[in-house]
Order: sequence, then structure tokens, then C-alpha cells
Amino acid sequence: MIEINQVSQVFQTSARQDHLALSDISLTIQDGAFVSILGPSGCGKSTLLYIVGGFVRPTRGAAKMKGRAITGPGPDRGPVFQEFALFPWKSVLGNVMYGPRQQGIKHAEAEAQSRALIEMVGLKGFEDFYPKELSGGMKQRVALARTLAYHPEVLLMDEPFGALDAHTRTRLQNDLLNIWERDRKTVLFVTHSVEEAVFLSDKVVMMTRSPGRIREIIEIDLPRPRRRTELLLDPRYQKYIVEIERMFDDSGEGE
Ligand SMILES: Nc1ncnc2c1ncn2[C@@H]1O[C@H](COP(=O)(O)OP(=O)(O)OP(=O)(O)O)[C@@H](O)[C@H]1O
Repeated sequence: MIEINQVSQVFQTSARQDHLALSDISLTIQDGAFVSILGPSGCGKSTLLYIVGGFVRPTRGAAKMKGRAITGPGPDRGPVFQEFALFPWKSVLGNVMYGPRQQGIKHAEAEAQSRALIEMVGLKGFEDFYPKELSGGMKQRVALARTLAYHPEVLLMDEPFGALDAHTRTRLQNDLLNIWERDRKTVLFVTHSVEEAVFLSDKVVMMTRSPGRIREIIEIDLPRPRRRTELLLDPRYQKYIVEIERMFDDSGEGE
């Protein structure tokens, strides 16, 4: 689904110096896979996601989706970021309907689809609420529903649960997995949390300290559907977490 070929990214800092953020990244992401990117702060995780999103053009190398060069953002790749970026003047329903309406879907159909998505993300009953009336977790659910409403083939998630308290985060992880298990979209997920990456993913891409290179790709061979309470008792789950935590320790960056 996504192919990243020898991508390097150099940014010019305001002091007019070149800063190598990513160095020679090559990665293939299969259709329907859940892939997380982990690594020390500043190693270029978000930059890699933005390149796939088409928001950043790589200095060297190329990213492709289904064999086509990615030259800009597109509805086939839906971003879900930590800042929810909801329209404050639109209700939950209005926010979710925005995408389908933009795509020319008739009002009644867009509304029906959006109501179904709102229910799917666990917000039935809140359709007429405005963003300022929602908690952080609820806003992130709306943001997810809004992105899903574009029917993207790939979800690009940049620490979407990073700002949430532990309990809300766990619930959203569970819900995301349930949604993903239903329609198996390809997901590229940036996180700081080793546990989150292992719990969610088929593959964890561990990056080095800046300039970011791929240090290792760890296949997470745990059965699905996954339940956190079962996994917590599973030594294989613990082993993955310890193995990856040790890589953080090696890089001088504990989590
Ligand atoms: N637009 C930009 N201009 C200049 N430098 C940038 C720009 N965007 C990112 N960088 C630099 O590139 C490096 C990688 O940034 P990036 O945000 O991708 O890292 P990250 O791994 O996502 O970090 P964190 O985990 O802290 O969120 C950093 O050193 C950052 O300062």
C-alpha cells in the first residue's frame, strides 16, 4: 500500500543551517497493516508521517502509495493528529458531515453516514454538542469519525492519544482496535508509548536518535482480537515491551 524508498529529509533551520532529520528510510507497509513508529524525541517520526501524508516533500528519495508517487495530501490518506482541529462553530454532526458534504454526497446520505460513524466511535447522543462542550477524549473521537468520514484507505495518526489521561487513552486504544478490526484500514501510527505500540500493531518500526534511521522493525506476533487484560498476563506481550524498552535505554532515552 505504501512504499518509502531511501527517504532523507533535510530542514533549513532559521539560523540557515541544514538539519538532517531523516536519513535513508526505506519501509514497505502492506494493505491493512497496523504499523507504529517509535523512537526518541526529535528522531523524525512526525516528519515521516507528514511525508506519507504529502504535507512534506522529502529532500531525497520518494514515498509512493499504490505505486503512485505521493506529491501532496489526498483524501485517500486521512490524518488524525493530537490537536483535534475540529471546527468550533460546528456541532459534532456538522464536523463529521463536513467531509462527505465536501465530496458532494447528498445531505441526507451524508447525515446517515455521519450518524453511523458517530455511533461507531461511541458518541451516540452527542451529535448536537459543540467541541467546547466535549472532553479531550470525546474530541479525539470526533476527530477520528471526521477522518473516517472521508473513507481514507490509510489512517495517519500522530500521537492521537498523547494528550489524554491513561484511562481515556486505554479506552480509545480499545475502540480504535475494534474499528480497525472491522474494516482493516492501513494505519500508520506515531507514538511515544512502547506499550501502546505493542498493543496495537502488527509491526513496530523502531527509529534511532536524530538523524532518524530505521533501527529495527519488530513484528508483533500476538493473536487478534487483542484484549489488554489478557495481554497483560501474556509473557510474549511483556517480552516485546521489555525488548523495545531496552532499545530506548541503549539510545540513552528512557520512556
Ligand atoms: N519545518 C521544520 N523546519 C525545521 N526543522 C524541523 C521542521 N520540522 C521538524 N524539524 C526538525 O526535525 C527533527 C524531527 O522532528 P519531528 O517532529 O519529525 O520528530 P519526532 O520524532 O516526531 O519528535 P517528537 O517525538 O518529539 O514529537 C527535529 O529536530 C525538528 O526540530
